Amino acid sequence: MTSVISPPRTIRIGTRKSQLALVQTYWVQEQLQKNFPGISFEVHTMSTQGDKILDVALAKIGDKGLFTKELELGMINQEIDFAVHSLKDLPTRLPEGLVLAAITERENPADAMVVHEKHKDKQIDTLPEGAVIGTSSLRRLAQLRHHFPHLQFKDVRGNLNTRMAKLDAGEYDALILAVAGLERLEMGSRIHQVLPKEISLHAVGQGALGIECRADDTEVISILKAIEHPHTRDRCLAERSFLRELEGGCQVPIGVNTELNDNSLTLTGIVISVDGQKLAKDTVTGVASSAEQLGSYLAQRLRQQGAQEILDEIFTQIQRGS
Ligand SMILES: NCc1[nH]cc(CCC(=O)O)c1CC(=O)O
Repeated sequence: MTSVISPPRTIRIGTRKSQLALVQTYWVQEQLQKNFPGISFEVHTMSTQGDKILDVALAKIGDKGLFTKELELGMINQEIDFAVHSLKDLPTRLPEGLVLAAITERENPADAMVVHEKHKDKQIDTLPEGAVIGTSSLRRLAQLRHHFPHLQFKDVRGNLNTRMAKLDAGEYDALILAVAGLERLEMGSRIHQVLPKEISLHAVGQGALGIECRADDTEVISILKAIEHPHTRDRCLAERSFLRELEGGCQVPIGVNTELNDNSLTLTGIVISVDGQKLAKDTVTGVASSAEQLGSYLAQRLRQQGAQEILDEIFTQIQRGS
């Protein structure tokens, strides 16, 4: 009797080299290894454009796949089998031949304020006039300017340790960062205030991981489904559909919030001008099974409230390099 046993497959995981990307990828590897002890999962690191260009404000270079393109080429060229991304860095339209196979359980998606020691008795609404807030996100900048026009804003780049060092050296009075990134890098103790959704709506997909693979790799797709978190997926699909419909990337002032109770999904979205003066904001509710329709419906409603004009103005400003 002959038995045909196919050799155990080695699955290659692609990731950026940043500390956060590695922590996230090793977590995915560990979860998969627990579920599939017979398969070996190997981590392959790659540097992306976003890791190389460190001295230009993100808003000016745009973000269309800045952190994902090299990994996507790696999948198309069969060098890696899937890639782990911070979902918020993954464009809403994927290249031909690739799919978003799974979305993992989300950390707290909110933004957080980290402060210089001298402000340890302050909150965002009690910081003194002219306090310098570090952020490289137009979304955070615009929403904070709207609520706190007396604060100043300054771009900040570099990895989390670099940013914290600049804050502690007094270059900034406070930084606004994702709760999720701080928690994952074990800097949660530095979170001074979690910003409520009334002040800052978070980025689409913030706090969740998105796993992308080749559309025709049914084996990898079914393996990845084991670590999908359906509750997070429903919320994030609504958020991504909202953003896709507005044709915005991560670096446009678009924020969201989602709540999912039983089968009822509530999605709030904002489109806001960079000066914080003009905004369109609304909330819609529907069934979770129609998450994507809900997202595009909210986008249409915001368009009726002037969202497109706000976005067009921003694209012109960015192109002019102002
Ligand atoms: N754009 C950078 C980025 N991509 C993912 C995270 C944090 C983790 C997450 O939001 O999932 C961050 C840093 C930040 O926004 O503070």
